[in-house]
Amino acid sequence: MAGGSASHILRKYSSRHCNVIRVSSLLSNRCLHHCTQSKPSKPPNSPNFVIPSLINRLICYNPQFKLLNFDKLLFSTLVENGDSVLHSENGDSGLKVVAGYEHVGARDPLDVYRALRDSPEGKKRTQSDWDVLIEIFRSFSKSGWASNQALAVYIGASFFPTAAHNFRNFFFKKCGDDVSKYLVELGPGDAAERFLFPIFVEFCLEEFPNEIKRFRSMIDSADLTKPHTWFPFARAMKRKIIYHCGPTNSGKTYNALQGFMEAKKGIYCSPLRLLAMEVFDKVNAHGVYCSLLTGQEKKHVPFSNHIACTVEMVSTDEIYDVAIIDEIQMMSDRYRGYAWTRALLGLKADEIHLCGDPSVLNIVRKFCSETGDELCENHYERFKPLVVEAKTLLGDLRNVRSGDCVVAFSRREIFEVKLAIEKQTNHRCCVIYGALPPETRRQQATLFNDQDNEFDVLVASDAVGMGLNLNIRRVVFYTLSKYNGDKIVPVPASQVKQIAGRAGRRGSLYPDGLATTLHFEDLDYLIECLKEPFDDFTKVGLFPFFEQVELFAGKLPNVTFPKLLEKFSENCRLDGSYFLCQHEHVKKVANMLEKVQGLSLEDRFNFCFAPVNIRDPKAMHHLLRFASSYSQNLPVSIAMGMPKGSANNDTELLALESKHQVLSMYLWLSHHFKEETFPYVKKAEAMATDIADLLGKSLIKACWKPESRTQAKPKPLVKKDGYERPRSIIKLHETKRLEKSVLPGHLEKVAA
Ligand SMILES: Nc1ncnc2c1ncn2[C@@H]1O[C@H](COP(=O)(O)OP(=O)(O)OP(=O)(O)O)[C@@H](O)[C@H]1O
Ligand SMILES: [Mg+2]
Repeated sequence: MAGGSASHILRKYSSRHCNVIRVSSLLSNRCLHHCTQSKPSKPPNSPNFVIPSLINRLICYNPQFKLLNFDKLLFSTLVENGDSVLHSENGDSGLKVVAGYEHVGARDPLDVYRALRDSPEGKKRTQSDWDVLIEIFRSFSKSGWASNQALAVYIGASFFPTAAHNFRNFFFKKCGDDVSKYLVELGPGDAAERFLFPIFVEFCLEEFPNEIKRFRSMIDSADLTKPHTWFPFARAMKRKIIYHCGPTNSGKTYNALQGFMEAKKGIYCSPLRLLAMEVFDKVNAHGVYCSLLTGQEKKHVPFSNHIACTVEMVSTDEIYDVAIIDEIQMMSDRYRGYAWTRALLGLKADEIHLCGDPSVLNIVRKFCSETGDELCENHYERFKPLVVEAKTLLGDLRNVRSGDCVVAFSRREIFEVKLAIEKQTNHRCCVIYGALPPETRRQQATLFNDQDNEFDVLVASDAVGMGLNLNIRRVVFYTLSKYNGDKIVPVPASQVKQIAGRAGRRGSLYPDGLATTLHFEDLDYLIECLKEPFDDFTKVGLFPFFEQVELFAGKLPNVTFPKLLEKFSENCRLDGSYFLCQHEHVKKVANMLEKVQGLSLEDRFNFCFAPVNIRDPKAMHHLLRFASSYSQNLPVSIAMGMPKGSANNDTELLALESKHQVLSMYLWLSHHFKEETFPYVKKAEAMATDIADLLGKSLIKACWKPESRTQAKPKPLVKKDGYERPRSIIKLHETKRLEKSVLPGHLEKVAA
């Protein structure tokens, strides 16, 4: 009831300023706060009892207590809620204002503003009052809260300081005694900011109509709310969504693929090129013609109605009978999530199979209720529980066994581990990490899976976590912390589960999966991660289409592209279920390409999404060169020689990786721009294949110490007493409980 009364006032307030949603919510909080928090500052029996401030405000708003019903309603609510009210001495039931300038705080901000505006020059104030007022306005102009709230009335963050400065000048010029005294009484802080803010709003509405209008149209053009309405065709369809929900190795993708292969026309959307290639091979092997489409390669199979693609490449124009979106939980990925969101909302398919863990199930349910799509949930269990081997490797890589996959989280560590294992044992190691081309990863995977050779141990990064079906008996975590671009952090539980889930795949040589750590100290963390329930993500990623950026650019004509991206992320509006995907890498490329003249906005946008390692100066140099040639309408040359042979040391290996990435970028660009501008596609493909081959050969003989691509290496978190391992993410008592129950040699079954 109290809320209803307060919102009545708010409705009145907001009806004067339509769209002042956030301001009204702020006021709502404020009023509700007063309704529930305002208590007499002195006991009710005190003769100087101060009436709760909100009642004061209402009395001032309508002193006769006659005109507006809501005053009474709110008043009675306050009384019901236990707020006491004094009767006046002469016995009438009116309320009495007894304290200094409190009544000022209760006045309608519009009245206060008008009174200030229409008043002659303000009164002189004492030096001490001046000092307080200056401080109040200083803190107001720096207030993140006020700046943020001002967005609701279309005062942009960049204009806020100017508006606040003008407001201050206006106030100092016009302000009479009562308002300044009231402010001085409040002193610098939240209360003064909250009192000033609505007056500031009135001031801005009157003083800056053009700025507000301009900012408003800019904001409207950066509106990313209701993304499901961006796909009217998909909305017009009644789609059936089938969520294959379960942990790793539970048959989700397998089951979804059955429906896909039976369909007349189908699309499979993969998180990785490698997985798209695997499905492409598998489906064709089953006699269903299927083409392949990734950013870098198009393999058209004649007569095919099926396509396996990477999720970024999915077409929302084509109509399909069946679509699969694999690893749907990637919708919540902070960099790439937008691609999954777009596929889910935009795919024109009668039946869409989503495969993934349950972490986005709730949000998919919500989307389906919004879109009207039918949702059908299929829940799965792991074929066999994953077993944690509590003995660990006791810190000694000599305890590695055939079929082990040792997981490390940096290229450097991967090569260190490979070197150590090959030096200290008779095992030979294959390696898989993100910087390797998919072809080389696949070659390494085949080498490891094949039993007729000496390569029986795999050393891999988290790149092994998704998709590949490998003959892994046991996953051994070399460490459970990794560099996140800023500092060393514990590997998130969801990723630990995903990686550990690679052990013991159905149909592999080792259907019973094991997981453990190199060091005993890490074991608790592994167990905790595997026991952790799946996250429940409430937001998924979104990124604007080029058309949306273009519309926004129309509102900011003289702004560079990097600045435009910055402004867009500052000003875009999103619904509560979405976040804007991080795009630091896009901005970095945009900055570099700023000096290239003659690129259209669309060209710039597309160049910024090219797959480039922004930490590799050589790759960045090639991208700049490609963009420069393109902008001059010149045929873009590869301008890169073939290496003489396989690598003999880590520097040469890094150079091979780098060259392959540049070729991969060339191929990507050739598929995203006018083909005639990238005339050396065939040559680039041949070179890429040869380099992938050389990389494979190099890895087989690799037995050298790794080097870093860049000088700046992540610093491990070192304490005085040495390297600090990731701390438990579960409460301490839980850890202690586990310590008691998990003894070396004991096997604990944990479903991952
Ligand atoms: N019904 C089945 N008959 C035969 N093999 C199956 C069956 N179900 C799954 N498999 C095999 O089990 C392995 C794991 O299945 P699948 O890849 O579908 O698991 P998943 O749940 O998608 O795992 P992840 O989460 O790791 O992607 C695959 O090699 C798959 O071919
Ligand atoms: Mg799968």
